[in-house]
This record gives sequence, structure tokens and C-alpha cells, in this order.
Amino acid sequence: MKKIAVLGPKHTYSDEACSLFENKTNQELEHIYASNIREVMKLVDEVGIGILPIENTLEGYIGQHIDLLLEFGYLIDSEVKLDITFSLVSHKALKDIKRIYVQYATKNQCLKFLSTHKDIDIIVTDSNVTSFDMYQKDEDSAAIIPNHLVKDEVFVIKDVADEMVNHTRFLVIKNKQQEFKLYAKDKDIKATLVITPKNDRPGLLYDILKVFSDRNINLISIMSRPTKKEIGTYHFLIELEAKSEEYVYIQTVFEELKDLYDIKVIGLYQSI
Ligand SMILES: O=C(O)C(=O)C[C@]1(C(=O)O)C=C[C@@H](O)C=C1
Repeated sequence: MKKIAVLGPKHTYSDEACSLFENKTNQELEHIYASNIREVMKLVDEVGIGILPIENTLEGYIGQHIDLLLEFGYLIDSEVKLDITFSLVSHKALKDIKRIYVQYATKNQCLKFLSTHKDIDIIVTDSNVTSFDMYQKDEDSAAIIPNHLVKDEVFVIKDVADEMVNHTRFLVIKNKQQEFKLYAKDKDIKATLVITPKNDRPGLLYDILKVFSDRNINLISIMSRPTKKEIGTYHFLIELEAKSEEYVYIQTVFEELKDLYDIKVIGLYQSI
């Protein structure tokens, strides 16, 4: 059976996103669990594909996950989106607990709730299921966990995220270039490219953006991430969207850009 690298243990949101991907693409994959996202990325090299949470309604882009995508040089196959909800579970009343376990991306989605409990220590974990496991072994603790994990806990506060409507976007990443897969003809396509200016000059980014604007291509985001080599040097990530029938056209624009600038296309894919 084909394998996929996923943040574990079983039942994390990444695990759910993986099942959704299998469902949508009509295939069954063996989930190979890793204890943190860096380990997921390492596993992708071996197993071929993996799941990477990349953006959230409340948090925006998850900077450290984008950096891993750039560091490992993987490509994007497709994306899936999930509704995200969190509850606080506790062994006793909050005034009597000493610690709250919370995953780092989850923490950034529950800042309002956490700011009202400043007297309790926050222990940051690598996954939501790890938060739950640590809480189960610690009588003096509480944990913020996905609503789908809440069963017979003693003390529960439902929906502790900053807003009721919350989604996370997960990329299905792969270690090898493959033919563009049109999963659904009626769905738009997205593309992500990375520019790392070697010889920076005034107007470089403007010139690249102008190529898209002149060709009526809709950009959805642009963000900068540090190269981590020298202060003040950045990778620029650009995401764009187009109709699925325009994918050949988009590819020609990329070829044109590649001749002029140092760009890398890391994904031409669909949200499925
Ligand atoms: O810990 C999990 O359940 C995950 O799958 C990780 C993750 C993330 O890192 O963004 C996924 C979705 C939620 O936004 C919070 C946590």
C-alpha cells in the first residue's frame, strides 16, 4: 500500500486531513506517523508524500511550516481544508490546575481564552493528540484539544478558539515533480512560486508582479520569509489562482518568467 507521512499520533487534525484527501482521491494510504512536523518532512523523502498544515483562518500562514517547505524543497500536489474547533478539557476546576498543554499552532488560535488565564503555565506541544496524551498522565493539568477528541472528560469548556468559524488549509506535498493532476475540472487551480533575489535591485519584485498583472492573472498572496543565511535577505512566496482551463497558459507565463528571473515554481495544484 502507498504510504503518506502525517503528524501523529492518530487523530490529529493532520490525520483527519489525510483521510479527507484519501476520500476525495479515492485511494487508501498507510499513514506513517511522525512526532513533529520536521519529522514529517524528513519522512516525505522516504515515503514520497506527506501532509503539511500551512494556513489557518485565525493564525494566517504558519511561518515555521512555510520555512520547512522551502528548506526541504518539496513540491505541492494538492490541498484540503478542514473546519477546526477546540475545547479545553480539565481534570478539575481551572482555579486548581497548574498547567495547560497546547499545540503551538493551536495556541495562536486560542489567544483570547489563554489571555484570561495568565496565572496557569502553558506547556507547548508538537501536536494536539500529544497535548491530550500529556494531560491524561498529569492530574494537575488541562489541555486544549480538538472537539472530536472530547469524550467523557470531567470538566469541559467548549469552543475556546478566538472565533467560531475557523479553518486550516493542509498541503499534500511530494518529493518528486509529476505531471499536473487535474483532480476536478470545475475547480480553480492555484500556483505557488518562490523568488529568492540574488542580485537585489529596486523594482525587481514590481517587475515580476507586473508580469502577472499584464496577463490578468489573479495573485492571492505574497509573503516574505527569511533566508536564514544573512539578515535582510528574504524568499518571496507568491500564490495565484486561475481557472482550471488556464493551466497551460499559466505554465507558459512561468516559463517566460523563469527565463528572466530566478524563480522556482513549487506547485501548480488544486484545492480538492
Ligand atoms: O496537532 C494537530 O492536530 C495538527 O494536525 C497540527 C495543526 C497545525 O500545526 O496547524 C493542524 C491544524 C490546527 O490548525 C492545529 C494544529
